[in-house]
Amino acid sequence: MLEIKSVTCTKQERCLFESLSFSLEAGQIMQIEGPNGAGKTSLLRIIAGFARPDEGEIFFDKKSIRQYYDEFAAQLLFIGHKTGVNGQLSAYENVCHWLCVHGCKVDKQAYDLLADLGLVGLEDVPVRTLSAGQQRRVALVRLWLNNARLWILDEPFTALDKKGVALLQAQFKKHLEQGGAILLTTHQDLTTHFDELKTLVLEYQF
Ligand SMILES: Nc1ncnc2c1ncn2[C@@H]1O[C@H](COP(=O)(O)OP(=O)(O)OP(=O)(O)O)[C@@H](O)[C@H]1O
Repeated sequence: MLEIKSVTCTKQERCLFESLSFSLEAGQIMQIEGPNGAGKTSLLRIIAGFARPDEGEIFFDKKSIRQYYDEFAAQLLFIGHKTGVNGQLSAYENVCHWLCVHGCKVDKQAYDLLADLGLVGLEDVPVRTLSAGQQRRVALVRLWLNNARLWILDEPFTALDKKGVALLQAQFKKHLEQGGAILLTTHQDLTTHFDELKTLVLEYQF
């Protein structure tokens, strides 16, 4: 599904990674690990097509994402540190917005989804007034709405409690079983939950 070919990235005259190559197939999950500043977010942003590598190229379904970006973007769900949630709007309004973006009908589904994510009673208050973990849960609703094949997630477990982590892991499994792929950064140990977990460790290059 995804192929990273000889990708190099330099920031502030420091080479973060050089000639990096790997691939990810349908049903696979890959965890990118490494110390703060190693370049994990930079790599995810390059793979998502938000930044250009200094060298190398990314392919999705064997097509260069640079040449076929719209096709790639239609199959990509990216959730970064900045989660894309509008804090002024309520959780319900945010979900309605995403449903509209995905061309879905807005009905009771939005409340059901928020209930599934443990946000009962908090649907109609501005998201900025929720706790960090609750805000993260609102952001992650997109994983329940979207049928993009590739999920790129930058530290999706941040601020989640144990129940939230379990909920998210269950959703990951469902996505993988349905032929999706996941690329993520996390400091969470996922080895016991995903038998086929692929890992990539980025070292801090001085
Ligand atoms: N837009 C930018 N301009 C200049 N330098 C940048 C930019 N983005 C990132 N960097 C630098 O690149 C390096 C890697 O940053 P990056 O955010 O990719 O690391 P990370 O591994 O995700 O770190 P963390 O675990 O702290 O999130 C850092 O030293 C950072 O200062």
